[in-house]
Amino acid sequence: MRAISLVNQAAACEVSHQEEADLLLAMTGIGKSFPGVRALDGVDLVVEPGEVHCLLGQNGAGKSTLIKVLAGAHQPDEGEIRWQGEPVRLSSPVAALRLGVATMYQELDLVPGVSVAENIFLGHEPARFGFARKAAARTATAALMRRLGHPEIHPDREVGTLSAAGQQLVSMARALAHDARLIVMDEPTAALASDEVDNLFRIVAELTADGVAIVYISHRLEEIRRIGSRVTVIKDGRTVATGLPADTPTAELVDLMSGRKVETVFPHRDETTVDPTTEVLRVEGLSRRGEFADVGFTVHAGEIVGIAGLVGAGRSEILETIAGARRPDKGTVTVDGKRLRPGSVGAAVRAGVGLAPEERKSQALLLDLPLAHNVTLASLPAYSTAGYLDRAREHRDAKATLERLELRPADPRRLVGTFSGGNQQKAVVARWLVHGCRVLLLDEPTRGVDVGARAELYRLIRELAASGVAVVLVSSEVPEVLGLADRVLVLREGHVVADRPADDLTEAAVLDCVMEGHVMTGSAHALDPEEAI
Ligand SMILES: Nc1ncnc2c1ncn2[C@@H]1O[C@H](COP(=O)(O)OP(=O)(O)OP(=O)(O)O)[C@@H](O)[C@H]1O
Repeated sequence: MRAISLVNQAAACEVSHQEEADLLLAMTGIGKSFPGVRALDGVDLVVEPGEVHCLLGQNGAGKSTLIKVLAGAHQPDEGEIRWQGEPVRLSSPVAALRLGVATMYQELDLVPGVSVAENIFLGHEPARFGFARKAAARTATAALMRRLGHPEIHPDREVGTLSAAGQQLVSMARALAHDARLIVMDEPTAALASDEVDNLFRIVAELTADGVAIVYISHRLEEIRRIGSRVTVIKDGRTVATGLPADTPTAELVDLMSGRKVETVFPHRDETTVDPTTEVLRVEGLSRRGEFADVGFTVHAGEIVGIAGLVGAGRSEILETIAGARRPDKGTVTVDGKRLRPGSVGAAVRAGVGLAPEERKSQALLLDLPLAHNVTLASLPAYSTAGYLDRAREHRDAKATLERLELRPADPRRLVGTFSGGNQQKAVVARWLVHGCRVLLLDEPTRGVDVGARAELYRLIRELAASGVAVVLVSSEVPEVLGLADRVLVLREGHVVADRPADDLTEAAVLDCVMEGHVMTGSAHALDPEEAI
């Protein structure tokens, strides 16, 4: 393994010709600008065969832009790319794929409306694999799905009907079908349940054993520790450290990414913030056929209730029903003693219910509008006097919250669609932090958010609760639920199978309960806050 080199970009690139030939990929001094933004400002990345090379960086650091250059989707303004020692130009995604670089994007780039097999072989010549006909592509697809541990995914199935995990497998099958030597994975586990993550990591281990290299982007450090070989840290479009071991302490990584220290990840749970005499939200007997049944719980002022469970267990559907976006078959939602009209978003909003949804692009953000409008969208009446919007105040309030969340650049006039994925997520959450809700429903609020900003987001959520708001948090990350919530509900196949104080649960107990329905408690959850990001 190459010696660790920190910061010294020039030195990092001084590799001898022999070493260069051993490398799979060497990107040197890559620069890329968009109107008004220098997204990459001299990035270096060196990848060896058979390694899992992790890319770390704050939201907006340039990771996605870099991999789009590598995937042939963006042309760099400057810099050099060498593949097995030879200079190459990745002029298009097809050119990159032909060379052996396959990319699995955050927002998967499959073609909806066509079959799994067509997506895998679309636009590429099946004859390359010795198959001339569709039937052969189907047979090859079935074999790939068996190799990926999912023989039930039929080659003829319309790709849009698959779950996020299923679509990701198709994307992976496409990489394998083209004999990729390097597979780029951009936050591949963001939409996966824990058993699906295990399957992904099994496949990664098999691929790397065959000499395939993986460039892996994730904000979940525990994953990087589990499968990573080396780490490159990018900050403001530059490589600040490369060749770090995957077990580099969290504090050191956060320091490199953000230039500041993060002492504790989760704010201390101060029990005095929960007011047991003030019940804000009461959910009783809430049911929707095929989604969830007889769900009941209460949330007091100042309390954070976490909901854990597998993807598909009905968590998001429950939040949407509380927010009036879905009509329950049975059951009631009561806020501050007033029963809400079922299936009415207006009634829920008037009662002070805010929902920060999971799907930021389709459900939450207006991508063609400026950031400030998106952030203050739910609070427009508060910024209007006699029909006029007080833009100065709107900008000021939006900017203050965005700066706390380290949303970059914190320019309220920029269109939301031009921000990085993690920064868009922060904008969704910022909207509800600015709004001033009575009940805040957060669905996967930290998906794609970088480690440093997560700690700040947790503090903001805790502060909000301390001001008397009732918070419900849905998260696939059990450490997050245990670290932030006061009480935890575990949902399994649409039923609440446990409702316990977070301090009584361990991560293993929650996972066991999620998978098997067994309720186990532990004396105190023995989470190492260092690892629990
Ligand atoms: N098409 C575009 N037009 C304008 N600006 C862009 C475009 N794509 C990216 N940017 C900007 O380039 C910078 C780098 O963004 P990028 O998406 O590469 O960040 P990232 O490190 O992948 O972040 P995240 O962790 O949030 O996914 C950001 O400031 C972003 O707003």
